[in-house]
Amino acid sequence: MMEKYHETDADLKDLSGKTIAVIGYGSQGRGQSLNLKDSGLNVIIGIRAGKSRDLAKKDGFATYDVAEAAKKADVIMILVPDETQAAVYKAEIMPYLTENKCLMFSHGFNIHFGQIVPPANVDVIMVAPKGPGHMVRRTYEEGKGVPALIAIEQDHTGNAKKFALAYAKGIGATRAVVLETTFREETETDLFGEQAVLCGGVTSLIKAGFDTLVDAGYAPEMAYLEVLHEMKLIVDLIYEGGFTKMREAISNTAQYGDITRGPRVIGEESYEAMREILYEIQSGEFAKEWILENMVNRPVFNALTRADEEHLIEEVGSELRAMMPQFKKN
Ligand SMILES: NC(=O)C1=CN([C@@H]2O[C@H](COP(=O)(O)OP(=O)(O)OC[C@H]3O[C@@H](n4cnc5c(N)ncnc54)[C@H](OP(=O)(O)O)[C@@H]3O)[C@@H](O)[C@H]2O)C=CC1
Ligand SMILES: CC[C@](O)(C(C)=O)C(=O)O
Repeated sequence: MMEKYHETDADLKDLSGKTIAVIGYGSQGRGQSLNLKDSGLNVIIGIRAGKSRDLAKKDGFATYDVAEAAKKADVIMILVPDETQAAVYKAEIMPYLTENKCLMFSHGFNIHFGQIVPPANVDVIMVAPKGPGHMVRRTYEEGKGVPALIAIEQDHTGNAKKFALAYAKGIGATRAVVLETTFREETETDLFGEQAVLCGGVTSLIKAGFDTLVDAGYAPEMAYLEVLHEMKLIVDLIYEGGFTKMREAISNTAQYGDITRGPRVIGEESYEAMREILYEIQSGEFAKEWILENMVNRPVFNALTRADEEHLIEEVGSELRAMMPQFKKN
């Protein structure tokens, strides 16, 4: 069984008196920084000039160029996008990564696939929230937390685990649960989840359902409400209480269709596709493809993103959401 940690296993004092530089102020950077600050820790932001820096300033943080922040800090959490981390690290962090500093990540991609190779005389740690940055912030404000993974790649000071747990507590994760894993396990499972199930799997399932109904002559609005809008309501029930709670809430007719027809949609062919996707991750093939894609300005990323933005489901969805008060922006 995995090691699991909760509030009483972590002590914020292990990071008090230390300067934590959060590098990047996007989804995770903003969520984590605000939580750490509200937990009483000393946070500065390393960020290039632009929208993110303006927002960090507006949120009350001291902001610096990345190199200056890295120089000032005892703990450096890298939260720029995975594909830019290696360049930012080499030019602006590595020169200031002196003995006993602590280098942190929220995803293991660059360490596991060898794009960043830190010196041996620093700690290298991961604290990876299992949820988007705005939820890291929102749940913290509600007095709860998003679960997180911790992993220790290098423990030069002998205190790496205490730092990881204190950081996890600072962002609110110990209010939920913190699991200890490795950089490899986090990287491979995270990539698999987002490709095959959470992001790639779900959007492909929704598109397939929508296209099937529309191609058969049903109104796109009907198809949208059926396969996308209701998706969240069903997933919320599964999230709260597993398949059992969801099945208690739906009709017997729906449950019979679920258990007899669902497995026909995700049959042996889909399991085979999932095994292939996992192998591409484990073998480094996906990492290589993504690194090279970025070197040539993302032609595939841009073309496929544009095609999905132009899909009918997006047009119908924005029209219907605009009519529903729960989607109105404040
Ligand atoms: N998104 C998520 O919820 C999750 C992300 N993670 C991990 O967290 C890390 C950060 O991802 P995410 O929060 O999505 O990133 P975002 O894309 O949301 O934010 C990136 C931030 O980095 C800044 N930035 C980009 N390039 C540079 C640069 N060259 N120098 C300085 N700052 C730069 C951006 O600023 P600007 O506005 O100037 O572009 C922005 O503030 C990744 O390792 C990711 O895998 C882990 C779990 C979930
Ligand atoms: C599911 C996507 C994710 O892995 C996440 C929010 O945890 C990501 O990297 O953004």
